[in-house]
Amino acid sequence: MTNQNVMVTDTKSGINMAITVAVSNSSLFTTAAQKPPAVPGSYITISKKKLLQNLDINGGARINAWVDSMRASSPTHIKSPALSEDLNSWIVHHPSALDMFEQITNASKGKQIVMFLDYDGTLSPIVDDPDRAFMSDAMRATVRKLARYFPTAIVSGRCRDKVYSFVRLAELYYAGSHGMDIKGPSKGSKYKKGAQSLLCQPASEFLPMVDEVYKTLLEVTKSTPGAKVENNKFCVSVHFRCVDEKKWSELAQQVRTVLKEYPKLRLTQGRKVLEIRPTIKWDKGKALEFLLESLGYANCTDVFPVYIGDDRTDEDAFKVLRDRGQGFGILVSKIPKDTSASYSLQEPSEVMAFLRRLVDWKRMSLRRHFRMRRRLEEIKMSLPN
Ligand SMILES: O=P(O)(O)OC[C@H]1O[C@H](O[C@H]2O[C@H](CO)[C@@H](O)[C@H](O)[C@H]2O)[C@H](O)[C@@H](O)[C@@H]1O
Repeated sequence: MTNQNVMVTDTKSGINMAITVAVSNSSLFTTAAQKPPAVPGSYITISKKKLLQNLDINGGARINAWVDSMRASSPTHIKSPALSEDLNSWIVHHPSALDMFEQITNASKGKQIVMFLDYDGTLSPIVDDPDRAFMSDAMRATVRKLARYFPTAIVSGRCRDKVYSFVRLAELYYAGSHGMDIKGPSKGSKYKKGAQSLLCQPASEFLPMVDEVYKTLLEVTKSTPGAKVENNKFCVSVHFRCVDEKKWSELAQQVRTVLKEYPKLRLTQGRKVLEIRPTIKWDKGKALEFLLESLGYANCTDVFPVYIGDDRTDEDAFKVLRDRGQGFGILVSKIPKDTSASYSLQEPSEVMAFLRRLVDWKRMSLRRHFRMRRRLEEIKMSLPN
C-alpha cells in the first residue's frame, strides 16, 4: 500500500480537494492523519464514491479535507533532498522553456503564435497584499513589445478592470474573472478588425448573486484575522495568505456555511486563496478557445497558441492546448506539480526572459525575411528585360 496525492471533487460544494490516500490494488482509504501531500501539488485525479463518503461522514471531516486542500494548494519551497530529487525527475518531463527555446520556435515555424498570459505569479511576483501585486516596468515594456509581434491576451482570476489597472496596456485582449469577462483591445489592434467591440460575459446573470456573496463573506470573515475578501466581479476570492494556519479551518467553515446557501456557486482553489464562482461550464480553457475563435483561428492549423500560467485554474487552458494538439502550455513553478503544461519556468523573471527571447527571435526572423525580399528585388531589377 502506498500514499498518493489525490484530487477529488466534492459533489455538494463543488470544491476540488487534494487529500492523501493510502492506495492498495483494489481500494482507496483516506489516511487517518490526513497529512498534507508529500510533494505538494502532485496529484492524480480520481473519482471514487467511497472516498467521498469517507469525507462526508461529518462536517468536521469535510473541513479537514478543505484544510488539507488549502495546504496542498499553498506549496512553499523545496526543503528536503528527496523533494529536490523529485524536482529533477519532474524537470525531465517539463523542461525549462528557456532551455528548449529553439525547439519551441522551430515547432512554431510558419504558424501564427498567439500569446496567453496569466497575471498573478506569472507577470507579477506573489505578494501578501493582492492590491499591491504590481508588475515591474520592465515586464510591462516586454509585454508591450510582445503584443507588437503577436496577438496577446491576459487571462486572470481577477476582475478585468483591476488586472487592466495593473497591466495598463490598451492593445491587449483581457479575460478577467477566470475568463468570464472578456474584452477586446481598447486601442486599435492590428490583429483583428472590430476587436474593440468584443465583449463576452457568459456569467452575467450571476452578477447580483456574486455581489451578495461577496458582501456576506466580507461580514462573516471579519472575525478571522488576516482574511481578505476580494470582489472579482463574476467571482469572489477569499485570501488566507495572511491567516494563521491554526485559523484555516475556522475560515473554511465560514466560507462553507455561506456557500451552502448558494448551490449555483462552486469553489476552486488557487495559491492561498479560495475562489467562489458560478457553476457554469466556463473557465480559462473556454476563454482561450473563445479568444482564438474571435481572432479568426477557430479551425486553423497554422496557429500556435502559447499559454503561460502558475495556478491550478490555468490547467484548464493547458488541457485545451493538449487536446487540440496545438501550441503548448508553460507552467510557472519552482516545485513539481501535476500539470498538462509541456514546459516550465521557475518565476516571473524567467517568464520575462522567455518573452524577451521570443520578441528578439521574431524581430530577427522578420529582418531576415525583409533582407531576403530586398535582395530578390535587387536581383530581379538587375536582370535584363
Ligand atoms: O489568475 P490569476 O491572475 O493568477 O489570479 C488568481 C488570483 O490571483 C490573486 O491572488 C494571488 O496573488 C496575490 C498577490 O500576489 C496573493 O496575495 C494571493 O495569495 C494569490 O492567490 C488575486 O488576488 C485573486 O483574486 C485571484 O483569484
